[in-house]
Amino acid sequence: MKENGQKRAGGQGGKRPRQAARPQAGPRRRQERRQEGNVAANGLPQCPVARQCGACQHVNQPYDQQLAAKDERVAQLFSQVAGPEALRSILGMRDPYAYRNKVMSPFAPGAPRKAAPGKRGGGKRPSRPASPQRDILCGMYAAGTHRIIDTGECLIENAQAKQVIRTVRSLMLKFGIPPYDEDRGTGFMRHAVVRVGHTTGEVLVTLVTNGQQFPGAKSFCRELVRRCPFITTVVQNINERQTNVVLGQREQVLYGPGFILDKLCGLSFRISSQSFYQVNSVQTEVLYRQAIELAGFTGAEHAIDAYCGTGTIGLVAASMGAAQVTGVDCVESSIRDARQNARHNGVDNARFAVADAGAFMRDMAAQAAAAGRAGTDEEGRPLVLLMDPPRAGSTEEFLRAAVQLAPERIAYISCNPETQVRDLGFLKQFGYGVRTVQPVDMFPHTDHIETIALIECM
Ligand SMILES: C[S@@+](CC[C@H](N)C(=O)[O-])C[C@H]1O[C@@H](n2cnc3c(N)ncnc32)[C@H](O)[C@@H]1O
Repeated sequence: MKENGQKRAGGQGGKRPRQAARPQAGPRRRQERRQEGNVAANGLPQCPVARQCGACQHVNQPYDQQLAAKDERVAQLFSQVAGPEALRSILGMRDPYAYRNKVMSPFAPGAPRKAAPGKRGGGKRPSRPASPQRDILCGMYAAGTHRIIDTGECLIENAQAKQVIRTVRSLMLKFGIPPYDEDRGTGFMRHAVVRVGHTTGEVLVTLVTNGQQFPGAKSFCRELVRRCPFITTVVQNINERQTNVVLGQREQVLYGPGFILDKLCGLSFRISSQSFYQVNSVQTEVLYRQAIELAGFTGAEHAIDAYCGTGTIGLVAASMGAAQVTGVDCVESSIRDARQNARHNGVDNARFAVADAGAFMRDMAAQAAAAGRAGTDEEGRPLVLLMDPPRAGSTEEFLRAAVQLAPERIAYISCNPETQVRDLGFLKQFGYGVRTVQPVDMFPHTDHIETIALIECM
């Protein structure tokens, strides 16, 4: 049994005891939720805005039922490419609440504000900026819309991060900073994005603004940190485009070092505002350990970490038995972070490249073919492919090159089992069969399923 209860009694692949995966929030947390008034008669925390928000489709359903439904869905989807003996039961969380380490909120003009009594005309000039005429909305977009609903009591978001969002809103009112109006392209504060280092407690706040000039930025930050002393760094990100993309390209650090650190599987990772970092840290550790275990490193292999982001899986593999790691991702800042992460952790057997993963694999395959080798690198080390593509899955170019490179094993991590099954079907035509499918619940209360498939040449 794992520390946080993800692995169930009875081992992998066995029938899951119904009770084992129930949320086991401690008595103090249950008490807090009761005080928040969010607990139903059956003892389950209830989300007051579940219907309007739509992000957590199953939040008011018992967690063990959610897990059972995900197992069924995986069995259905993978029946096309894997036998039932390959399927393991999903690894759930012991406490499936407040798991999101990244919390984001847009700001928008709300209803007109009533003037406070005694503050109407004629008095002394205010010593600070006039309060905005309208209220400020923050929270989450209702599913499929740009209507903001107040998700102050969200059950899956980190509570400190939520507190920061609300503090930014109240400071905007205090400092007279207008929220962005997306219809008109006017106003200043567009979003706040808060990231929390799960193990370090470090907190990065990114304030996304419509313009660079941030009058009173120093006082704003000072007051923000005074009210939320756990904040370790604040960054201003400038986004002047009329777009749904949250972050712009330019940034300046307003407070602290401009990044936070977090620990995963014994290594330390640097997270900046633009880096991809999994949002559920507890389950990321479970996911990575499972993927590395399935990949079966013995100390001799060369791991290709395709779609590597900031190099997290590859660096963990390097510290857990891979002799050499080559990571590739198309985002330059992610690769910068990956190299920095390797240095910072003293890992010297990993190198990283900025490239399209398909093109990179095609070049690798061409070099291997020219040298007349398959399944090994230039030093004769067996190849193992770790791949973790975005929701759209991989590409035919990538998969064809993977087949040509002929790795011993492929550990394919996916946040979208539908595209994963499509890709596995493609690999099957070339003799690669699915040995094991391990689902991990990275997003409790939602429809999302994360799966690791171990694929081998049969
Ligand atoms: C699901 S994330 C996985 C990141 C990383 N493995 C992790 O666990 O943090 C997918 C990654 O694929 C990268 N990506 C998307 N399309 C790509 C492409 N065509 N070539 C290379 N990388 C790509 C994204 O930048 C992102 O970092």
